[in-house]
Amino acid sequence: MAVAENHGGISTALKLVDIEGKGRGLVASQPVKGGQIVLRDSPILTYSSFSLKQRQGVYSRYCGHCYKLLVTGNGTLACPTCSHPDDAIFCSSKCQSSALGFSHTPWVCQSLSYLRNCPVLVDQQPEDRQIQARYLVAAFNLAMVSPSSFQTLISLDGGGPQGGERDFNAAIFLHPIISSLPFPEGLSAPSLDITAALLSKDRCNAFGLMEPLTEHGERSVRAYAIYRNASFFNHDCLPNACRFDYVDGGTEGNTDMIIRMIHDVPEGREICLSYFPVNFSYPQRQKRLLDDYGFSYGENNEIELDGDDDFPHTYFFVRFVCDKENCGGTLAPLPPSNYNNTTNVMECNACGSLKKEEL
Ligand SMILES: C[S@@+](CC[C@H](N)C(=O)[O-])C[C@H]1O[C@@H](n2cnc3c(N)ncnc32)[C@H](O)[C@@H]1O
Repeated sequence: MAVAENHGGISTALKLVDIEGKGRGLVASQPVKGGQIVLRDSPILTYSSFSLKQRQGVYSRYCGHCYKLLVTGNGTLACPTCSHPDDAIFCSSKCQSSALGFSHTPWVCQSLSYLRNCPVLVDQQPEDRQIQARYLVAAFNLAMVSPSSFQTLISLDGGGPQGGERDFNAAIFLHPIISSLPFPEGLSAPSLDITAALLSKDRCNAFGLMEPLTEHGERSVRAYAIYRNASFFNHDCLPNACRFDYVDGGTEGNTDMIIRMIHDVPEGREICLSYFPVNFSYPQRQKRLLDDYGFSYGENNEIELDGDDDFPHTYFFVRFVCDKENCGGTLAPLPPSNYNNTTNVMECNACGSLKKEEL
């Protein structure tokens, strides 16, 4: 089945198929070139990575809607109801009005205030749990403002039983708090199972919208986003595509996920991303894949990695991993001007630097 027909318009270069041992996945429906953009996807849901506890003097530096860096004194606007400095300051009147009608509705505003006044959550729980509560508010708000997008969220893969158990335990804590939010009349509070399932969807499918890389190679997450189509990419430790995002760039669609090919791929080949930076060590990857996504790498994949010094991994590292100090981002060619030509300028998806490659 063509993804473009069934999942709201993505490149015809992709096809959604069932892949043994992996569930659904995306394969190339035609030969694709290194640098080619095979997907541009807008988020169905975004939420801030800030914990709910107000830290003295620490405010979000980002627009509460598009997550762009706020420029001080540049006409920022607040939510008329809560003006909360963590997630209710907007970079423009456009973001303010979009937020008030979608991501920061009066219900979200009220619910976040309620959660902030919930000491068992903000004083006794770690940041991660508070961010999960924030996500659940965003998810239940989605059910109200866009039932079809909420159905999409529910239909995403939630990974294996290992993470599921963790999510269920988190739901046992969060569910009573979430159930006491002021749900509008006629809308019942979610069940414990739905709450746990939503947490699984988040764990397996959320992408971090990243801060620029610091000089020490650190890159923190400023917000999380879940995408309708990008959620279908499976993981490979030697990916053939990678994500680019330009959160602080452009005006329209700055939270869109752009998936670009790292190298040429023939028709029918699965297109995979690495779910974490490609310079993670092999044991680190195995642990993350099992803990967070519920599968072991190698069982269903063509290439098995026995260590970090095997040939395919070394080749990938030399050719496609950014060698700028402390970076370790993935390099992909700039998009070709027409898809018959591959450019030999590689762009790093973490530090943004450009490097000319000998073809
Ligand atoms: C973001 S979803 C990817 C799409 C998913 N396969 C589906 O059916 O919707 C992540 C989940 O896909 C599965 N998955 C991804 N990569 C895999 C791989 N290399 N081997 C086995 N399962 C994989 C795991 O269940 C993982 O939790």
